[in-house]
Amino acid sequence: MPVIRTLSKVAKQALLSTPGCGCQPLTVAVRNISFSPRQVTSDASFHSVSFSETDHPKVLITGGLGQLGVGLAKLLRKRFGKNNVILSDIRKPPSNVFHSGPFIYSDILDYKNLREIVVNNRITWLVHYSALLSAVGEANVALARSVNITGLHNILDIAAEHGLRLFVPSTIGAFGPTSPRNPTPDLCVQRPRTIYGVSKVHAELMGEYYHHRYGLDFRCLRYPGIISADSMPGGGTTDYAVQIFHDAIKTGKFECNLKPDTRLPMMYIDDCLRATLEVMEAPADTLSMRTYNINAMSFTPEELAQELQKQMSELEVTYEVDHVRQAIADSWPMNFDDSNARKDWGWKHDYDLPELVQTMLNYFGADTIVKNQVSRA
Ligand SMILES: NC(=O)c1ccc[n+]([C@@H]2O[C@H](COP(=O)([O-])OP(=O)(O)OC[C@H]3O[C@@H](n4cnc5c(N)ncnc54)[C@H](O)[C@@H]3O)[C@@H](O)[C@H]2O)c1
Ligand SMILES: C[C@@H](O)[C@H](N)C(=O)O
Repeated sequence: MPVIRTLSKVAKQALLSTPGCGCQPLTVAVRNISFSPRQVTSDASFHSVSFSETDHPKVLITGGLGQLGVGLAKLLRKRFGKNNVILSDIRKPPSNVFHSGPFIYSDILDYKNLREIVVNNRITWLVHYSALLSAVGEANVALARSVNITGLHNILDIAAEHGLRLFVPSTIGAFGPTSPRNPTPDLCVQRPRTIYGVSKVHAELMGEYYHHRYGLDFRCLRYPGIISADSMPGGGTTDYAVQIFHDAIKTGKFECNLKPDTRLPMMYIDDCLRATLEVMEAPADTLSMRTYNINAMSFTPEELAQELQKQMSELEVTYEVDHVRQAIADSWPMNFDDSNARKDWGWKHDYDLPELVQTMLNYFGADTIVKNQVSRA
């Protein structure tokens, strides 16, 4: 681990060269050969040297063209101004996204390019969304390891060096078959069996370590499966809960790749994005932890189908189980205990299952649904 080796060497040098014995916490420019120790307060509420609470943050979102990034950029731009939120990815943005605000190419595996973006744009908040999700990760472990672990190291170093407030999402996938599953608390055994889960536990622990060791303002939420209407999921185990809406509306049929009684925690995207903004804005002294579970609802494919069938009585759902996804789902939490988030920074979800289904159907347009049902009849 060259990064860790460099860190410990630089930290040792810094401790030795600090007058008065190293009783003050230090932050160091972790990648630089020359280093610049900074004094930070011992409550670890450290954030950017260039960001004052009265300014708007200057935000960079990595992996921003996935299911969540575009929606988050929209929310943050509403709050902080269009030009204060830069979306980035390695893919070409669709023209509506390209014209909706700043977009930049950024491969998180390219450390120098990342640093250049942060410096040139005076970034103060970094939202790190790039990742390979659970099912895609199992299909390409080497790439998942590289993006989810090596990429994270770049992000952590850049954030520590430039005093950024850093958000990294974790997931229900950070738990495994030996974790308590119903409900799963914040602190318990975490032995996931996917490269995705392993990389997310690694991210949680590294972020918390950098927070305690270097004062990095690291914030992390474990998201449940996220359901959205205007963006498609990127290859996860919970994707069925989005796909069912598209297939129901287009064809009136849905083939589910999980068993009917597979219970997983889920959340509507608006709740997820709002939680992200809320935890990023929470005063540091309200955060008793740096990694929180958040939750909204928990349901099975059968329960979701029944809720949809209340409005689309002709919807036919069949089951063709994908064994890789089923094994993953069977090792994940069934219910998520998010009481610490509710207590510490006032987390509260708005959408339960009925509101979720109604909102998704409204998005696709009640007219289309009725027309499709009639034309199939
Ligand atoms: N969507 C969910 O249900 C969910 C649930 C829990 C946690 N999360 C987490 O939230 C984050 C965002 O999730 P999402 O659903 O939008 O993911 P997604 O798979 O839809 O998007 C990920 C994005 O990362 C980009 N990417 C891949 N390699 C990259 C690289 N080398 N450099 C830069 N970008 C790269 C991809 O192009 C893609 O646009 C992820 O970290 C994910 O683990 C998502
Ligand atoms: C749960 C989450 O991390 C993602 N939707 C996945 O299924 O992989």
